[in-house]
Amino acid sequence: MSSLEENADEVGARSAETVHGRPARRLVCVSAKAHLGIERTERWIDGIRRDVDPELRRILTLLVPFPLLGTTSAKLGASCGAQDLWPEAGAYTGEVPADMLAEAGCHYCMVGHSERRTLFGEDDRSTARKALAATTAGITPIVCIGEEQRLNPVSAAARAAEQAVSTLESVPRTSPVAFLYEPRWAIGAESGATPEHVGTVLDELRRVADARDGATMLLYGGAVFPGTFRALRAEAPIDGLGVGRSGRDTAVLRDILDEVATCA
Ligand SMILES: O=C[C@H](O)COP(=O)(O)O
Repeated sequence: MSSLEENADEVGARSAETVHGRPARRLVCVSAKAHLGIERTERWIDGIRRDVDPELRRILTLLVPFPLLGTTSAKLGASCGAQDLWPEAGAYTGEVPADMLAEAGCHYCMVGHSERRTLFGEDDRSTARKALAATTAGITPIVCIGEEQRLNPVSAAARAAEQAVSTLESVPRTSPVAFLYEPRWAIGAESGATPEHVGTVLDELRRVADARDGATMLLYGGAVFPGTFRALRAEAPIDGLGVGRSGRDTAVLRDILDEVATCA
């Protein structure tokens, strides 16, 4: 049995659930944001195929802009996702509804990213609505939560739990959900939240998640580099990572994936 399968079993045993027909397991999502055009995305995916073995790619999902979903899904041979959605189909010029993403082969969709909240006026309410739309379409929402300004760990945990509860009030209790705890102050920073801080927040989120029947994955994002997962895993009930800058260097991404897949 590979270490990846052992990890899958371990996480699966805890949640006793499956996501997209496979045991709930470790997950690393890399958001390309709006950094890469079509050609650069293709080169990036070629680099991932070259540098990251297929077994490790099983825990990877790339979150790409809408026009790149088809290319990513066809070329990567792994799950892919979107960075946002619109909750319903209809007269919503410029938006892309959840059902259409599902048709396009999307497995995951990020909702409520800090940049959506800051730049586009989204909040916990619109995020919960989008999470519900994703689950209704059979897409696992990656729900971004976390404090805006630096807080002490206990206050940060209370804020994250409040956001998680507001999402879970909308989402059916059996649907798989991933929470990406990504404090705004850590995004793009030189260093992220400490293991003790993340441990306090994720322990609280795990308590919220334990009241559900569906698989609930807990991820951390914000200044993620090689070494981050191992350090966090020692202190927090963490299942994976949300990665920004580091994911665009395929050798660094391979090291992160290897660490997440093999760390007990
Ligand atoms: O979605 C990804 C994040 O916003 C974190 O980016 P970062 O790892 O470059 O800080």
